[in-house]
Amino acid sequence: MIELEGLTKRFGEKVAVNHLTFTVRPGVVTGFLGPNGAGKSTTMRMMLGLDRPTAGDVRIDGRHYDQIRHPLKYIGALLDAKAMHGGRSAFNHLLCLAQSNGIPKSRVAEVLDTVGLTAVAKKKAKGFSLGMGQRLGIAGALLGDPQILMFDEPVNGLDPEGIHWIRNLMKGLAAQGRTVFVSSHLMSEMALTADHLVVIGQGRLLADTSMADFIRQNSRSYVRLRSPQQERLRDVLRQAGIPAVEAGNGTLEVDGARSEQVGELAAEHHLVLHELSPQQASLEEAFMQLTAESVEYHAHSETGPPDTNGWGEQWARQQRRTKAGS
Ligand SMILES: Nc1ncnc2c1ncn2[C@@H]1O[C@H](COP(=O)(O)OP(=O)(O)OP(=O)(O)O)[C@@H](O)[C@H]1O
Repeated sequence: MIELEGLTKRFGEKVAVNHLTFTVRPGVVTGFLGPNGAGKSTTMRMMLGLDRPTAGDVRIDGRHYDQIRHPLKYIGALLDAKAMHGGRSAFNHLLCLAQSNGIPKSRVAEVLDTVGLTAVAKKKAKGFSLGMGQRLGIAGALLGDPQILMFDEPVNGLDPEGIHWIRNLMKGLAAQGRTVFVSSHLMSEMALTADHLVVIGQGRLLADTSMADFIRQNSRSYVRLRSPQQERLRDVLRQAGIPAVEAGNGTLEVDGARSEQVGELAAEHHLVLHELSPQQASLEEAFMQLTAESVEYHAHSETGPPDTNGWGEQWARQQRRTKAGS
């Protein structure tokens, strides 16, 4: 278990982490989300004793990181996959870590096998691809067989097979009763991996809740419709007090009505429907909704934030809906 109590970090005038209090529990994967510059890495660095808090406290199973004698046996972390001695082989890199943490040499071959790097164990890490570097970093985190694992952007640079692998690895570690804390910008991936979410914005806690509740509380559900008689359908809905918004590609979106109600209205007026589907917003949309106020780095463009992982498109859709609703 990782417990944060009023954790705060200032860099000069900048408050990077602002009075964060939450607990990361064992047995589930906890996702750590926030826009760029929200304070995720700084928080993780304080958890590992790499940055000293300005105020507040963080405890690993009840103890401060620097009170733990062989920390790799308690908490394994992947923070920056490039932070390793590139001149050493993968095997020797892990062996050095093992020796300084009282971990038997036999464990090195085991974790190399777990991450699929046995064949390149004798190769120098500086020749590794980004994905291989990530795998080696993950091997380092697993080396001490710790009960607590922390991964900062673990799927960076991994191909689809690698992403699938790390997803199953994290779920498997949590299923063994371990504490798994992971940050990622890939919302679709996080939605598949995490059971619980901690969301921060500008250093402050915005949400600490289950994945399902987060999406329910921070997004809209609506009904999507397609009809060859779109204009007529729109009129019928309007007369029934149900505003429908054009959403492009010949679709209409309806808020505040159940699909049964919309379908029955269409039938009463003999209107043909090609689609009638209830929609729940994705984690990405819920995240955008919650963090819209606290995004620190906006692109200066007419069309919204940069289109990283499709966020720009999501943003544009939200703007259309907001305008239609106002
Ligand atoms: N050593 C430092 N000195 C000064 N400011 C810092 C330092 N480290 C981080 N910051 C600032 O603190 C804030 C939080 O940064 P941090 O890297 O923790 O955010 P993040 O959520 O991990 O961002 P990203 O998603 O972009 O990696 C940012 O405004 C950053 O510029």
